[in-house]
Amino acid sequence: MMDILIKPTKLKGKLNIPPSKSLSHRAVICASLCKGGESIIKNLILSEDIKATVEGMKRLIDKHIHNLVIDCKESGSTLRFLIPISIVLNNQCRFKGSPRLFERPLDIYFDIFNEQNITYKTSKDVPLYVKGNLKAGTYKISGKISSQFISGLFFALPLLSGDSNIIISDSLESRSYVNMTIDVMEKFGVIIKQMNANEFYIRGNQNYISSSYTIEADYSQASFFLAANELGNNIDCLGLNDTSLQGDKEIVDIIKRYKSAEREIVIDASQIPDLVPIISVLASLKNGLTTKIINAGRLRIKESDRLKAISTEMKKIGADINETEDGLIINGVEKLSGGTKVSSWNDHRIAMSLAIAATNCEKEIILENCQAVNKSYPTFWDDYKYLGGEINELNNR
Ligand SMILES: O=C(O)C1=C[C@@H](OP(=O)(O)O)[C@@H](O)[C@H](O)C1
Ligand SMILES: C=C(OP(=O)(O)O)C(=O)O
Repeated sequence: MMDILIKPTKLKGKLNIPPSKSLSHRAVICASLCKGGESIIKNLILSEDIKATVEGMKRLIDKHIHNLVIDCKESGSTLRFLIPISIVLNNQCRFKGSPRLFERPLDIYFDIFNEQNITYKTSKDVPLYVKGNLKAGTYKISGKISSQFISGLFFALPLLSGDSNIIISDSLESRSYVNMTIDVMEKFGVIIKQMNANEFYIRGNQNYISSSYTIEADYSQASFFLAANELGNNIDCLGLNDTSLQGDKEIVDIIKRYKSAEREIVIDASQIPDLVPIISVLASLKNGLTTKIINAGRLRIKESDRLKAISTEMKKIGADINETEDGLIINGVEKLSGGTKVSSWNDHRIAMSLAIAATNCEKEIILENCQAVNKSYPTFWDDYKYLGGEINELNNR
């Protein structure tokens, strides 16, 4: 575990925004599921999460492995995408990963397993063991816990011989991630048909067809630098696709809203959960403006409880920020004090948000567990230094 001291310096320069983590997971999965032919994926981000998906898919399609164990490390996407695929391809699989990963909900799958007589066990030694056959049919599931369950079923159901329907029983949060799944699958020849806002039709017996796919730049990562610009930094973010399906593209509009907001701004986070930590930093420095972040309950079930993490750490450096049950209320202040130790809570998005906050602190901060960025953006600190950020490494614990 590594701690760093970050001096308050402004960032400036051109930056190639790294490739999208979400699209990287999807392209690796689709390419691995092709029966023949070679796929070429260009611009993959080899972060810890994507390495977990690459390793996991390699093992899943390797017919010589008998006692299949997949290590998902800290990646919710890897676990939730590979569970349904594993029972379709392999009939049984053990999953392991960080303790936090198995605190994050899997109930949607457990309900399906109970209904379909699929065996599953969870224990400390083997966090998850699954055995059985996934059946084609109608799936009624909540869209409020994580869209990753829907994406996971999308990858697996077209491989079954029967047709399936997925009906969202309430509302679908993080919808753009579902749209990204459909889009990448289509590039690999597999069609998910959207019947209406809450219903999807998945024909069985489909084949993934090898393809060439280039991962576009990641709006979730760009959001740190775009918000930084609004706080007096000057970073030229290169490579972003303005017709992207990534929901976090909304950061551009949110920043526009801040430019014209007067007293209060309300941000509904249900479709853009990953933007909340950095929006909190931006909001904290909008003096005289109150930001209410609503519908952000699912932030409590990410790599950390992000509502608690960001409010605790931003308070330490002088922000006026408070948690509600499913959101945050932030009163902008003129300056952040800094001059203290803060923690990433081992969460990449908290670490990167605090790094941007540091550019606006009066005094330096010490960030604990800065290596959390490796989950999605292994070169974050190199890029930060390249842009003029001043960092001293303190220790390796
Ligand atoms: O499918 C994906 O790639 C993701 C979906 C989102 O999760 P939820 O659907 O759980 O909100 C998002 O927060 C996560 O970082 C990546
Ligand atoms: C929540 C995230 O990822 P995952 O759910 O894949 O762990 C994230 O990257 O912010």
